Amino acid sequence: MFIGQGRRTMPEQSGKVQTVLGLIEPGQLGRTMTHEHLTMTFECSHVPPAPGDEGLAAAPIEMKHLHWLQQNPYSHSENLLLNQEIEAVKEELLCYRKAGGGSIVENTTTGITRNLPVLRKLAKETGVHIIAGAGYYVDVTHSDETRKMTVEKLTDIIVSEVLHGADGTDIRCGVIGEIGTSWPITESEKKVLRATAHAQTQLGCPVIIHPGRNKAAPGEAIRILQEAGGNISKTVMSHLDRTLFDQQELLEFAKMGSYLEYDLFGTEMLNYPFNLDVDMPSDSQRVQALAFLIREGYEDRILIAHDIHTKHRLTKYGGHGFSHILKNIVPKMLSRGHRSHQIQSISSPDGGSAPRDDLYSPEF
Ligand SMILES: CCC(=O)NCCS(=O)(=O)O
Repeated sequence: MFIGQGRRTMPEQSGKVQTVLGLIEPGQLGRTMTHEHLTMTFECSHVPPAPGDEGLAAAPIEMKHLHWLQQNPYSHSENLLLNQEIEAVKEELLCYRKAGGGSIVENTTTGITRNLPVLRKLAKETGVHIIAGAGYYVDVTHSDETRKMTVEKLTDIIVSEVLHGADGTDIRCGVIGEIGTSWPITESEKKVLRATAHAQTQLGCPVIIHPGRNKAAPGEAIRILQEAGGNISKTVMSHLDRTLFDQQELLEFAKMGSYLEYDLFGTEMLNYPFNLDVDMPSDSQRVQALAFLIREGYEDRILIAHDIHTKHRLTKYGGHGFSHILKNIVPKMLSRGHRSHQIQSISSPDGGSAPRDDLYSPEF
């Protein structure tokens, strides 16, 4: 989360974390979820309900429908409107703090209804440090205006979102991402990736990538960033838990040097609606994947989060909420032989200098 020493950063930003309320020291972060959403819309990923399920897809969210909703979260239009749940999210953030959480990286970018004033209000009212994301989500959400922009124009906008504020506000983003890519990566997304790399060079800040839903997608996105001069050691590849399953392919990707993010903790569904060839892993399988990467020496390159982006994952709707990792996954990791120093070393995307004790404190 650190802003590095870039050509365009101001001296006071260098080495600091830029939250929606201003700059903080890295040591103030506390335990950090590096990939969450607090307010957003996800209509761009609506999946038509299966024949016969149209009634369920249009029904109000009720206890008796929760199992269907958990298995078909993208087929229920209202479920895609997390932006309607500000009060519920505020309650969740207060619980997250009680559970030992300190900070959240809010990955909502242009295209999925970023709302910086709401993020600032939530940070003020809950005491959770919130770091907002700059840049653009996937191609289907790009406006005609965005599509026509040059790489230079896109770069200027991303840089300005970090240096001066975004969406007509003075609220500054602190990371670039999540930058959306589809599979295959579209021309407009390639321009945004190149602009991301150029902006990162100017600012020295971390980048977070949403890969397309194909095993070749993470590597291809990293290659484009690399060719445009991006700093891969300060780049996070998200959603690996639905993208890379083969251990050898995972290791090949890990060698490219990005952070490796397992950020769908709490998602337990049979089918991955966007790619029916995928068997979605359980949380236990995610913990096993982390154990594999730790054995292979990548413990300081792993990040974990829940990527909450729909209503049904909030506790208000019977979901696991933002505290699931702290309350359930960390104890599970310990019970499966992960050492507390390894859990502590699941670090922030800071280029390796974060005080890790502050992320996962010694009592674990
Ligand atoms: C905006 C949230 C997001 O992109 N989450 C990832 C969903 S999925 O692509 O892994 O299905």
